[in-house]
Amino acid sequence: MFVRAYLDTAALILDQYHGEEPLPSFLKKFFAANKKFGSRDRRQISHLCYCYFRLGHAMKDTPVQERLLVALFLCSDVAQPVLAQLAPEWNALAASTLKEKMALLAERYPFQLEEIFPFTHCLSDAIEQAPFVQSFLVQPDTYLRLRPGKEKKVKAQLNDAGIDFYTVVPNCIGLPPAAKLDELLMLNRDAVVQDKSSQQVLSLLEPHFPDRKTAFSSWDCCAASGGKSLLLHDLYPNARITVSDIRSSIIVNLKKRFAAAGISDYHSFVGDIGAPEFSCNQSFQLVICDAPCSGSGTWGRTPEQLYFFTEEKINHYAALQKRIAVRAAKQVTKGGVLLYITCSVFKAENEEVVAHISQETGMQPVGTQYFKGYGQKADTLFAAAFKAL
Ligand SMILES: C[S@@+](CC[C@H](N)C(=O)[O-])C[C@H]1O[C@@H](n2cnc3c(N)ncnc32)[C@H](O)[C@@H]1O
Repeated sequence: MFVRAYLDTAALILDQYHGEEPLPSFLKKFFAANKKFGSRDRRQISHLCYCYFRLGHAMKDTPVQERLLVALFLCSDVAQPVLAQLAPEWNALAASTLKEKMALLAERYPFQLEEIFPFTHCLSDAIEQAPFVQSFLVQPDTYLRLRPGKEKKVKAQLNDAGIDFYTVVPNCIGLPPAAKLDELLMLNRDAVVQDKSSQQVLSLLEPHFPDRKTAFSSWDCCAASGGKSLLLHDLYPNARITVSDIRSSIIVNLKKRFAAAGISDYHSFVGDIGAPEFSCNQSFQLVICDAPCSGSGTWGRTPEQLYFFTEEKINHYAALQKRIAVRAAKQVTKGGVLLYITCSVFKAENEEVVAHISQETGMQPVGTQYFKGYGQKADTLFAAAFKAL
């Protein structure tokens, strides 16, 4: 297929896609309905679409095909077939620094990198603006958490399959994003796909639960498919786990995942923690509240969300988070811990929710931390631990 056709097809997709569903599922449906594209074509066209969204809110008025080429140039560090044919002078500079590339573009496209992310005034003071904004131009890596006792086995399987990886810490490895892992590994049983920042987030529990063998009760009240509780189980095998979520479908996924992981002794229920009528007659030594959020710390993986995001959504999430977190805090036993988590970089979803929790419950934060993944091909998460006195 000619590269011009790649550009035309990407432009067609971008014309039809308005962000209502995740980009991967839209692309899947598009290619299922348009069978003429081979796997190489699909890869190239999808890559172009992703690059387009990585440019965020910059150059939004530029014609789509021109914007696609600029985006591809800025997001590439090696030569690209599309650039080779359509912009050879840029292709020759694919490995140049971002500064050099921007200098080259300046005459024809006088935009600033800050325009990629127009919400910097909402960022937490802890986030360094320039590196954070520039991180959108780089696709994050995939990370695996190797489950206890499975480290050697998984690394050997990857080596045997010729898949390159690097070790972050002994039980965390990073891989290029395209690696096909589900066909190779026993996912969830031996290794869990989990971002490296997400793998660190329960470290705030260490001062409160110093003995890994301690038995304590925990409730993951926004569990989704259970990533945090799976991690909790591996760190604290004697934790008595309860999980819940507002969506019954995701609890079905959680059950399958826990079964694959060999976890059978847990309780689960479906519940809307934000509803006034929510009631729970149990209390827990640990409540994990991994709240619904903008996801702005993970938009490097889903740049279409950056592109379609509007600022008023921050207030919507902050209000929801305050309601859920205050309700969740009520279920913590005296001396127990509430761990509030988001994958957001916005002050209103993090520091301001922490202040609200303190004000409404009297609980004080005993540890807060950003787990910064920007500039390291990973996500950024926020966590705050509160102790119930
Ligand atoms: C950030 S995700 C949780 C991710 C999960 N802890 C993990 O590690 O994979 C937030 C979850 O909160 C759930 N949620 C949203 N509103 C809720 C509510 N009112 N009550 C309970 N769960 C809610 C969503 O369905 C979503 O699965």
